[in-house]
Amino acid sequence: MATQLKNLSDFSHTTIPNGSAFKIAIAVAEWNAEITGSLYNGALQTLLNNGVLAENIVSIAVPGTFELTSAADILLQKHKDLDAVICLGCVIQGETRHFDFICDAVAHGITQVSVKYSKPVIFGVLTTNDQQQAIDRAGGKHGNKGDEAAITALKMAELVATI
Ligand SMILES: Nc1c(NC[C@H](O)[C@H](O)[C@H](O)CO)[nH]c(=O)[nH]c1=O
Ligand SMILES: CC(=O)[C@@H](O)COP(=O)(O)O
Repeated sequence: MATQLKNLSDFSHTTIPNGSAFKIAIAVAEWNAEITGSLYNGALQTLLNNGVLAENIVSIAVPGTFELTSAADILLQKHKDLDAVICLGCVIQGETRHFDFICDAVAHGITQVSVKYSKPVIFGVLTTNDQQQAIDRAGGKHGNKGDEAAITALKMAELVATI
């Protein structure tokens, strides 16, 4: 379903797991900081609102979305008790194919890290054609992908804990 047909922050219709037992990391890219800052705030507040303790949230910032893969690997290597890692970034199409390489690299990269550690690594990266599409998905008319990423992390953490 396209984002235009759903609100990224609308999860009232589903059961959101209580996160009081979980330890979750958030890695956020500094590129497009006004956007990624909104994604981070959305993810952080959603985790707190659903029971995750502040002391159980590990946050790190990296220069860009491309570095999110290594951030996730480092976090899971150093913190063996993490239940999930949320990766937040915003990649906006420029004049060249750099956009394609970054988006492909981080999508494949964090997937490989998730499999390597058997831990959920959540793709909270906006990959937009322009700034307005990013604004719309970082607390604008289409909600906040940071909220969506946090809910996904909670659901996956519970899945791993209960299967
Ligand atoms: N253009 C964007 C970038 N570019 C930087 C890369 O992510 C990376 O930091 C650099 O290639 C050095 O390894 N990053 C974003 O997050 N968003 C962009 O729009
Ligand atoms: C996604 C990018 O790296 C991009 O914003 C850089 O812009 P350009 O492709 O015009 O160099």
